[in-house]
Amino acid sequence: MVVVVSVDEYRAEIVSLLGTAPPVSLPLADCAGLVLADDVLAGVSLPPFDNSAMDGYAVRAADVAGASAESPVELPVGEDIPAGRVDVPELPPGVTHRIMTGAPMPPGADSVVMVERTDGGTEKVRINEAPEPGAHIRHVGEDVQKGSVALPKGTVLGPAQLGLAAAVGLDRLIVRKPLRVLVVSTGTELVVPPRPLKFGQIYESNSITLAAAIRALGCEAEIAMSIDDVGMFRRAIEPRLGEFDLVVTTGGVSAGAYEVVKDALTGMDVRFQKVAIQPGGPQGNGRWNGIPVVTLPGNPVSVLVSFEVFLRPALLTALGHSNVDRHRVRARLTEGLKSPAGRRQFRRGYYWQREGEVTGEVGPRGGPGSHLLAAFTQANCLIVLPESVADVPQGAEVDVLLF
Ligand SMILES: Nc1nc2c(c(=O)[nH]1)N[C@H]1C(S)=C(S)[C@@H](COP(=O)(O)OP(=O)(O)OC[C@H]3O[C@@H](n4cnc5c(N)ncnc54)[C@H](O)[C@@H]3O)O[C@H]1N2
Ligand code: MOO
Repeated sequence: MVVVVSVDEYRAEIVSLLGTAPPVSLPLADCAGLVLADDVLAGVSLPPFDNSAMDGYAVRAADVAGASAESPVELPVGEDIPAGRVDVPELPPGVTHRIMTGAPMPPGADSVVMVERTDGGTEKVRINEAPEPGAHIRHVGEDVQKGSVALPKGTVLGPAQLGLAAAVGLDRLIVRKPLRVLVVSTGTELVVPPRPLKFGQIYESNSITLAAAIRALGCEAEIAMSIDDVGMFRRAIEPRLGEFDLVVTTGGVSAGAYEVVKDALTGMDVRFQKVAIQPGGPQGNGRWNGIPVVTLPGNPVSVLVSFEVFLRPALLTALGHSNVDRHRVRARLTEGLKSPAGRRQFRRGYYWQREGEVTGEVGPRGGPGSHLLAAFTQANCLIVLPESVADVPQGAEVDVLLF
């Protein structure tokens, strides 16, 4: 008798199979989307020195205390301090230095007057406004203190985080290593575009789908193909196993006479089982010569749903993410749906929220068939119909996983 494993149990199995990737040092440019495996300590303060927030004039506020448009105060301009000047001269009393945004404040100065509040003079300058003491100064360490944790371990590296790493002086980061994944499409009927199709053949699409989904998480994906021949499948993949952290196959796992993946891997450390999910029921996973392997069913929508439900959370966990789930919301069904009792059905849907309403609405895109790839392209979510229901009426509230 075939044992049917629940969606949650099977997901936990795949998460545990992939484990956690080891730490690796990568150049900043290769870290986008990855997760810090260690705290990042600031090697410098930010700002590293007191500097001007405006183009203008560095002054002692007391020297221009009475300045106004009606009675400007005139001061001699001592020095010019552009950004990047490293030998910053002191500001004597009764003098101003012209200063640019980002330039170091001269010792003695306590405020900056914007150039717009002056006549812009270069020898002497007329100042039309009395600055608040401290005006337009950005203070050392205001943003980050030298030696403090600028980015904690577990941070997901987006544009702001990568920018901060560079700003505190780093060119590399210790991140969870992106997995190298081999995607293997199996099927004698498959033809790679744009070669012409004969009757009975179809264009291969699963590898494109999976490689895109895997790369979008920050992992590396390579593609291989095999016809439904056990010997050829083994010869194509086995010698390359050492190059990868994970092999994902599609097709050849159900109940037919030519199930290449099942036939090639049965007897190894790989288990084939039925999961209480629709689509994506026939699944397998384990290790092939020690390398984790996940075998997905061949139907294109089964591939995408299996990726969403099992592989995506497992890959994100391996990469060190703590938030591995899609955002889940409640929505009212715009039409009734049927679902196989005892299995969790994931239907492709389109979710939207009317202005001012708390609960959104969701309508299916396409039927339950796992070959309906075009309908998937119109979806922005998966509708989750639990194992306990067979009929969900129009207007019922359901869980929706937003892409
Ligand atoms: N007697 C039974 N038959 C089937 C069962 C079952 O339980 N008993 N399960 C069905 C379900 S559910 C699924 S899902 C499929 C899974 O079958 P396989 O994993 O063996 O996949 P294939 O038969 O190789 O392919 C299924 C389908 O997908 C097309 N395909 C495969 N690979 C690709 C690709 N790379 N690009 C595009 N399309 C692909 C293939 O041509 C088939 O049409 O089994 C059911 N049958
Ligand atoms: O599970 Mo199959 O994936 O329903 O089409």
